[in-house]
Amino acid sequence: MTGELFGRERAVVAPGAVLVPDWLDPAAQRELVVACREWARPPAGLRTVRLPGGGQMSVRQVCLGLHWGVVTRCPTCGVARKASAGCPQHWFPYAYTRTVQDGDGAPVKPFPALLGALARRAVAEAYGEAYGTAYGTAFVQAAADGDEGVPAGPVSGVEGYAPDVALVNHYGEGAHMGLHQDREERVDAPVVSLSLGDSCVFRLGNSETRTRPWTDLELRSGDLLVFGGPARYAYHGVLRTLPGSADPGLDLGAPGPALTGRLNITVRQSGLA
Ligand SMILES: O=C(O)CCC(=O)C(=O)O
Ligand SMILES: [Fe+2]
Repeated sequence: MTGELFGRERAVVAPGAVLVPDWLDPAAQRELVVACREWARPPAGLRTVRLPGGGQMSVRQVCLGLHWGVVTRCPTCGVARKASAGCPQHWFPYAYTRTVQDGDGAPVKPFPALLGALARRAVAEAYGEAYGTAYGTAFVQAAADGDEGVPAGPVSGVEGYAPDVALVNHYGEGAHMGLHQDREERVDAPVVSLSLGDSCVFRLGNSETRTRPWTDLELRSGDLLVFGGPARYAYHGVLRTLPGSADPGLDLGAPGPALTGRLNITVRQSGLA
Protein backbone atom coordinates (compact mmCIF):
# COMPACT_ATOMS: atom_id res chain seq x y z
CA MET A 1 0.00 0.00 0.00
CA THR A 2 1.57 3.23 -1.11
CA GLY A 3 -0.89 5.59 0.54
CA GLU A 4 -1.97 6.94 -2.83
CA LEU A 5 -5.66 7.38 -3.36
CA PHE A 6 -5.32 5.87 -6.80
CA GLY A 7 -2.57 3.35 -7.45
CA ARG A 8 -0.52 3.47 -10.60
CA GLU A 9 -3.32 1.80 -12.51
CA ARG A 10 -5.51 3.23 -15.19
CA ALA A 11 -8.45 4.86 -13.39
CA VAL A 12 -11.67 6.64 -14.15
CA VAL A 13 -11.15 9.31 -11.49
CA ALA A 14 -14.56 10.89 -12.11
CA PRO A 15 -17.14 10.23 -14.82
CA GLY A 16 -15.46 11.38 -18.04
CA ALA A 17 -11.99 11.77 -16.52
CA VAL A 18 -9.51 9.00 -17.27
CA LEU A 19 -5.98 8.76 -15.86
CA VAL A 20 -3.50 6.54 -17.68
CA PRO A 21 -0.23 6.40 -15.70
CA ASP A 22 3.03 6.06 -17.65
CA TRP A 23 1.26 6.45 -20.96
CA LEU A 24 4.29 8.06 -22.62
CA ASP A 25 7.38 5.88 -22.71
CA PRO A 26 10.73 7.51 -21.79
CA ALA A 27 11.69 8.13 -25.44
CA ALA A 28 8.37 9.89 -26.12
CA GLN A 29 8.81 11.98 -22.96
CA ARG A 30 12.30 13.03 -24.06
CA GLU A 31 11.03 13.91 -27.52
CA LEU A 32 8.30 16.10 -26.03
CA VAL A 33 10.67 17.89 -23.65
CA VAL A 34 13.01 18.72 -26.53
CA ALA A 35 10.03 19.92 -28.59
CA CYS A 36 8.77 22.09 -25.70
CA ARG A 37 12.19 23.73 -25.56
CA GLU A 38 11.89 24.64 -29.24
CA TRP A 39 8.35 25.95 -28.78
CA ALA A 40 9.48 28.02 -25.81
CA ARG A 41 11.90 30.07 -27.90
CA PRO A 42 10.96 33.57 -28.96
CA PRO A 43 9.19 34.96 -30.90
CA ALA A 44 5.87 33.90 -29.39
CA GLY A 45 7.82 31.86 -26.83
CA LEU A 46 7.43 31.18 -23.14
CA ARG A 47 5.86 34.12 -21.31
CA THR A 48 4.66 35.11 -17.88
CA VAL A 49 0.86 35.14 -17.91
CA ARG A 50 -0.97 38.20 -16.65
CA LEU A 51 -4.20 37.67 -14.74
CA PRO A 52 -7.31 39.85 -15.08
CA GLY A 53 -6.79 41.30 -11.59
CA GLY A 54 -3.32 42.58 -12.47
CA GLY A 55 -1.37 39.78 -10.84
CA GLN A 56 0.52 37.11 -12.67
CA MET A 57 0.51 33.34 -12.78
CA SER A 58 3.42 31.47 -11.23
CA VAL A 59 3.65 29.16 -14.24
CA ARG A 60 5.19 30.30 -17.49
CA GLN A 61 3.37 29.39 -20.67
CA VAL A 62 3.63 29.06 -24.42
CA CYS A 63 0.61 28.52 -26.67
CA LEU A 64 0.46 26.70 -30.00
CA GLY A 65 -2.22 26.92 -32.69
CA LEU A 66 -4.12 29.74 -30.99
CA HIS A 67 -2.94 32.03 -28.24
CA TRP A 68 -4.78 31.97 -24.92
CA GLY A 69 -4.50 34.97 -22.65
CA VAL A 70 -6.10 37.87 -20.84
CA VAL A 71 -7.56 40.69 -22.91
CA THR A 72 -8.44 44.16 -21.62
CA ARG A 73 -11.47 44.25 -23.93
CA CYS A 74 -13.20 41.77 -26.22
CA PRO A 75 -11.18 41.48 -29.46
CA THR A 76 -14.45 41.09 -31.41
CA CYS A 77 -16.68 43.84 -30.02
CA GLY A 78 -14.40 45.92 -27.81
CA VAL A 79 -16.61 45.61 -24.71
CA ALA A 80 -14.80 45.09 -21.40
CA ARG A 81 -17.54 43.04 -19.70
CA LYS A 82 -18.26 39.34 -19.35
CA ALA A 83 -21.49 39.62 -21.33
CA SER A 84 -22.06 41.61 -24.50
CA ALA A 85 -25.43 41.21 -26.23
CA GLY A 86 -25.12 40.61 -29.94
CA CYS A 87 -21.37 40.04 -30.00
CA PRO A 88 -20.96 37.07 -32.37
CA GLN A 89 -17.79 35.82 -30.66
CA HIS A 90 -17.51 37.36 -27.22
CA TRP A 91 -14.26 36.93 -25.30
CA PHE A 92 -13.68 38.48 -21.89
CA PRO A 93 -11.53 38.49 -19.82
CA TYR A 94 -9.84 35.50 -21.51
CA ALA A 95 -9.61 35.04 -25.25
CA TYR A 96 -8.08 32.95 -27.98
CA THR A 97 -6.24 35.19 -30.41
CA ARG A 98 -3.87 34.66 -33.35
CA THR A 99 -1.08 36.77 -31.89
CA VAL A 100 0.54 36.99 -28.47
CA GLN A 101 -1.42 40.13 -27.69
CA ASP A 102 -0.41 39.98 -24.01
CA GLY A 103 3.26 39.37 -24.81
CA ASP A 104 5.58 40.15 -27.71
CA GLY A 105 2.72 40.54 -30.21
CA ALA A 106 4.14 37.88 -32.54
CA PRO A 107 1.89 35.41 -34.40
CA VAL A 108 1.32 32.27 -32.36
CA LYS A 109 3.32 29.22 -33.46
CA PRO A 110 1.40 26.62 -35.49
CA PHE A 111 -0.23 23.63 -33.80
CA PRO A 112 2.25 20.76 -34.21
CA ALA A 113 1.11 17.61 -36.04
CA LEU A 114 2.94 15.62 -33.35
CA LEU A 115 0.51 16.86 -30.68
CA GLY A 116 -2.53 16.28 -32.91
CA ALA A 117 -1.52 12.67 -33.46
CA LEU A 118 -0.75 12.13 -29.76
CA ALA A 119 -4.05 13.67 -28.64
CA ARG A 120 -6.06 11.46 -31.01
CA ARG A 121 -4.32 8.39 -29.63
CA ALA A 122 -4.93 9.69 -26.13
CA VAL A 123 -8.67 10.14 -26.64
CA ALA A 124 -8.96 6.70 -28.22
CA GLU A 125 -6.98 5.27 -25.30
CA ALA A 126 -9.20 6.98 -22.74
CA TYR A 127 -12.63 6.50 -24.24
CA GLY A 128 -12.38 4.05 -27.12
CA GLU A 129 -15.62 3.97 -29.03
CA ALA A 130 -17.49 5.63 -26.20
CA TYR A 131 -16.23 9.00 -27.39
CA GLY A 132 -18.76 10.62 -29.66
CA THR A 133 -21.60 8.90 -27.89
CA ALA A 134 -21.20 9.35 -24.16
CA TYR A 135 -18.39 11.87 -24.04
CA GLY A 136 -18.96 14.41 -26.74
CA THR A 137 -22.68 14.87 -26.56
CA ALA A 138 -22.96 18.55 -27.48
CA PHE A 139 -20.38 18.06 -30.18
CA VAL A 140 -22.31 15.13 -31.60
CA GLN A 141 -25.54 17.11 -31.40
CA ALA A 142 -23.92 19.99 -33.26
CA ALA A 143 -22.76 17.53 -35.91
CA ALA A 144 -26.25 16.10 -36.21
CA ASP A 145 -27.65 19.61 -36.54
CA GLY A 146 -25.25 20.25 -39.41
CA ASP A 147 -23.55 23.15 -37.64
CA GLU A 148 -20.86 24.82 -39.67
CA GLY A 149 -17.38 23.50 -39.04
CA VAL A 150 -18.61 20.27 -37.51
CA PRO A 151 -18.61 17.18 -39.70
CA ALA A 152 -22.13 15.98 -40.51
CA GLY A 153 -23.31 12.58 -39.37
CA PRO A 154 -22.61 10.59 -36.25
CA VAL A 155 -19.19 10.85 -34.68
CA SER A 156 -17.66 7.68 -33.35
CA GLY A 157 -14.27 6.87 -31.95
CA VAL A 158 -12.04 9.84 -32.52
CA GLU A 159 -13.57 10.66 -35.88
CA GLY A 160 -14.53 14.32 -35.84
CA TYR A 161 -12.13 15.05 -33.00
CA ALA A 162 -9.89 17.80 -34.36
CA PRO A 163 -7.54 19.24 -31.74
CA ASP A 164 -5.98 22.53 -32.83
CA VAL A 165 -4.60 24.23 -29.70
CA ALA A 166 -2.01 23.34 -27.08
CA LEU A 167 -1.01 25.20 -23.93
CA VAL A 168 2.38 24.29 -22.55
CA ASN A 169 2.94 25.29 -18.93
CA HIS A 170 6.25 25.22 -17.11
CA TYR A 171 6.16 24.96 -13.33
CA GLY A 172 9.36 26.07 -11.65
CA GLU A 173 9.87 25.55 -7.93
CA GLY A 174 6.88 26.87 -5.99
CA ALA A 175 4.65 27.29 -9.04
CA HIS A 176 1.03 26.19 -8.90
CA MET A 177 -2.22 26.79 -10.73
CA GLY A 178 -5.42 27.87 -9.04
CA LEU A 179 -8.70 26.04 -9.55
CA HIS A 180 -10.29 27.01 -12.85
CA GLN A 181 -12.38 25.68 -15.69
CA ASP A 182 -11.08 25.40 -19.26
CA ARG A 183 -13.88 27.18 -21.06
CA GLU A 184 -12.56 29.35 -23.83
CA GLU A 185 -13.16 26.51 -26.31
CA ARG A 186 -16.37 26.56 -28.33
CA VAL A 187 -16.90 22.80 -28.48
CA ASP A 188 -16.91 20.31 -25.64
CA ALA A 189 -14.33 17.91 -27.08
CA PRO A 190 -12.17 16.48 -24.29
CA VAL A 191 -9.00 18.09 -22.94
CA VAL A 192 -5.90 15.92 -23.17
CA SER A 193 -3.23 16.56 -20.52
CA LEU A 194 0.33 15.23 -20.65
CA SER A 195 2.75 15.65 -17.75
CA LEU A 196 6.55 15.70 -17.92
CA GLY A 197 9.28 16.11 -15.33
CA ASP A 198 8.50 16.61 -11.66
CA SER A 199 5.31 15.15 -10.24
CA CYS A 200 2.50 17.35 -8.99
CA VAL A 201 -0.62 17.17 -6.90
CA PHE A 202 -3.50 17.80 -9.27
CA ARG A 203 -6.98 18.57 -7.99
CA LEU A 204 -9.96 17.52 -10.07
CA GLY A 205 -13.13 19.05 -8.72
CA ASN A 206 -16.70 19.28 -9.92
CA SER A 207 -18.30 21.36 -12.64
CA GLU A 208 -20.51 23.47 -10.37
CA THR A 209 -18.35 24.92 -7.63
CA ARG A 210 -14.76 25.46 -6.59
CA THR A 211 -15.48 23.50 -3.45
CA ARG A 212 -15.72 19.78 -2.65
CA PRO A 213 -16.26 17.17 -3.93
CA TRP A 214 -12.82 16.89 -5.47
CA THR A 215 -10.20 14.25 -6.00
CA ASP A 216 -6.48 14.88 -5.58
CA LEU A 217 -4.18 12.84 -7.73
CA GLU A 218 -0.49 12.70 -8.27
CA LEU A 219 0.50 13.28 -11.89
CA ARG A 220 3.93 11.97 -12.78
CA SER A 221 6.12 12.24 -15.83
CA GLY A 222 4.53 10.36 -18.70
CA ASP A 223 1.03 10.33 -17.25
CA LEU A 224 -2.01 11.02 -19.40
CA LEU A 225 -5.18 12.58 -18.07
CA VAL A 226 -8.15 13.08 -20.37
CA PHE A 227 -11.16 15.03 -19.13
CA GLY A 228 -14.23 15.21 -21.28
CA GLY A 229 -17.96 14.54 -21.16
CA PRO A 230 -19.29 15.12 -17.64
CA ALA A 231 -15.79 16.18 -16.49
CA ARG A 232 -15.09 18.57 -19.37
CA TYR A 233 -15.92 21.67 -17.35
CA ALA A 234 -14.74 20.41 -13.99
CA TYR A 235 -12.74 22.89 -11.92
CA HIS A 236 -9.14 21.76 -11.70
CA GLY A 237 -5.74 23.03 -10.70
CA VAL A 238 -2.27 22.16 -9.50
CA LEU A 239 -1.81 22.49 -5.75
CA ARG A 240 1.95 22.01 -5.80
CA THR A 241 4.75 20.30 -7.62
CA LEU A 242 7.15 17.92 -5.93
CA PRO A 243 10.58 19.40 -6.77
CA GLY A 244 13.23 16.88 -7.72
CA SER A 245 10.72 14.04 -7.97
CA ALA A 246 11.29 13.21 -11.64
CA ASP A 247 13.25 10.01 -12.17
CA PRO A 248 16.76 11.19 -13.19
CA GLY A 249 17.06 7.99 -15.21
CA LEU A 250 14.52 9.41 -17.65
CA ASP A 251 17.22 11.83 -18.80
CA LEU A 252 14.61 14.43 -19.72
CA GLY A 253 16.03 17.26 -21.79
CA ALA A 254 18.78 15.13 -23.34
CA PRO A 255 20.81 15.86 -25.37
CA GLY A 256 20.41 19.37 -23.89
CA PRO A 257 20.44 20.32 -20.20
CA ALA A 258 18.25 18.37 -17.82
CA LEU A 259 14.66 19.57 -17.41
CA THR A 260 14.03 21.25 -14.08
CA GLY A 261 10.50 21.53 -12.73
CA ARG A 262 7.38 20.27 -14.40
CA LEU A 263 5.92 20.66 -17.87
CA ASN A 264 2.28 20.13 -18.68
CA ILE A 265 0.82 20.14 -22.15
CA THR A 266 -2.95 20.42 -22.57
CA VAL A 267 -4.28 19.77 -26.05
CA ARG A 268 -7.72 21.16 -26.86
CA GLN A 269 -10.13 21.60 -29.70
CA SER A 270 -11.04 25.26 -29.96
CA GLY A 271 -14.10 24.86 -32.18
CA LEU A 272 -13.02 28.02 -33.96
CA ALA A 273 -11.79 26.39 -37.17
O1 LIG B 1 -0.63 21.62 -15.27
C1 LIG B 1 -1.67 20.96 -15.27
O2 LIG B 1 -1.68 19.77 -14.99
C2 LIG B 1 -2.98 21.64 -15.60
C3 LIG B 1 -2.87 22.76 -16.58
C4 LIG B 1 -4.20 23.41 -16.82
O3 LIG B 1 -5.15 23.17 -16.16
C5 LIG B 1 -4.35 24.36 -17.93
O4 LIG B 1 -3.37 24.65 -18.65
O5 LIG B 1 -5.47 24.85 -18.13
FE1 LIG C 1 -6.96 23.93 -17.10
